[in-house]
Amino acid sequence: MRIAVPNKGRLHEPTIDLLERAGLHLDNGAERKLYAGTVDPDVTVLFARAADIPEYVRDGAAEVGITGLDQVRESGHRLAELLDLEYGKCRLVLAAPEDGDIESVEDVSGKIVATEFPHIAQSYFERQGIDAEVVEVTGATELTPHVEMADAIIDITSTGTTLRVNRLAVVDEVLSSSVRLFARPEVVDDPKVAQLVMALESVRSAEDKRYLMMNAPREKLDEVKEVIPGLGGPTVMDVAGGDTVAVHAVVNERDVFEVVSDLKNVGASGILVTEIERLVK
Ligand SMILES: Nc1ncnc2c1ncn2[C@@H]1O[C@H](COP(=O)(O)OP(=O)(O)OP(=O)(O)O)[C@@H](O)[C@H]1O
Ligand SMILES: O=P(O)(O)OC[C@H]1O[C@H](OP(=O)(O)OP(=O)(O)O)[C@H](O)[C@@H]1O
Ligand SMILES: [Mg+2]
Repeated sequence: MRIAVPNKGRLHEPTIDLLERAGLHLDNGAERKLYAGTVDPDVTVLFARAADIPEYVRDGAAEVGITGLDQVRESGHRLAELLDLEYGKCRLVLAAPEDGDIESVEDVSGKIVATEFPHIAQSYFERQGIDAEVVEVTGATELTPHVEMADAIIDITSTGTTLRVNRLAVVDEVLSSSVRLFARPEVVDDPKVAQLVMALESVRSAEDKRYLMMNAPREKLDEVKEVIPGLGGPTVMDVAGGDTVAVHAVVNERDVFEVVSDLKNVGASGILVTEIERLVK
């Protein structure tokens, strides 16, 4: 199985990091090269531009790909979405000069809109019944309304800084995007693909969980169990030759702050909180 992943840009590192945490260690790290082997002899990683990844998958150069939903939509290819990996979160928006006369999508009729996403833009205007002229650019889209190349743009925003700096205001949201794992429809039932989905999912599932370990007096066990809002009951182990038990549990990271002091109050001691690398449900 070949996995196409971004070779540079803001999605490169988090994607490599995710594969590593899933246990698919790349050989020779992830230097700028075309492909890398992994600990699994049947899994190879291909490096490609984020925008080209849907094409690689459609053409069969890779079975699965990891890139932004915006790129998959722009490609127009019908690919199966397997997982929302929830990073690279951004919005594709219609934006226009703050002090101009474009305040709604209707105001764009008869106007020029510059974008790196011409297909998404075309179908957005068709859906809205708006007759706008879409002009494709390959970067610095935010500049175009200020040099009379365009009246408005459709571009990516996340913090909003770039729009603000260029005195542009959001008129409408076109697409909400994040990084997805997707595949050619023919390979979705492949066992290797299922193995990858499970591995990536297990990393995501573990991220907001923590593993708690503690000792507790045996007679306090019921109170300890009540305090732990675990995923199922905690694991309880005898500590040799005493009235103490060891208790292990998985809890939501958001609950740790409160749970630890509650545990202490009901008599637990030696409480350890650790991160979990992967959690297979
Ligand atoms: N500001 C942002 N916040 C969050 N995600 C973003 C942001 N900008 C882009 N992305 C996501 O990352 C993807 C790749 O963008 P990036 O800027 O890394 O590459 P690029 O500019 O297309 O790369 P290249 O340099 O190869 O042209 C986008 O398609 C989008 O899904
Ligand atoms: O809302 P913001 O947080 O300001 O992010 C939006 C900017 O991020 C992306 O550019 P990027 O930084 O990837 O630079 P690039 O043009 O080199 O791709 C995108 O093209 C916007 O310009
Ligand atoms: Mg970019």
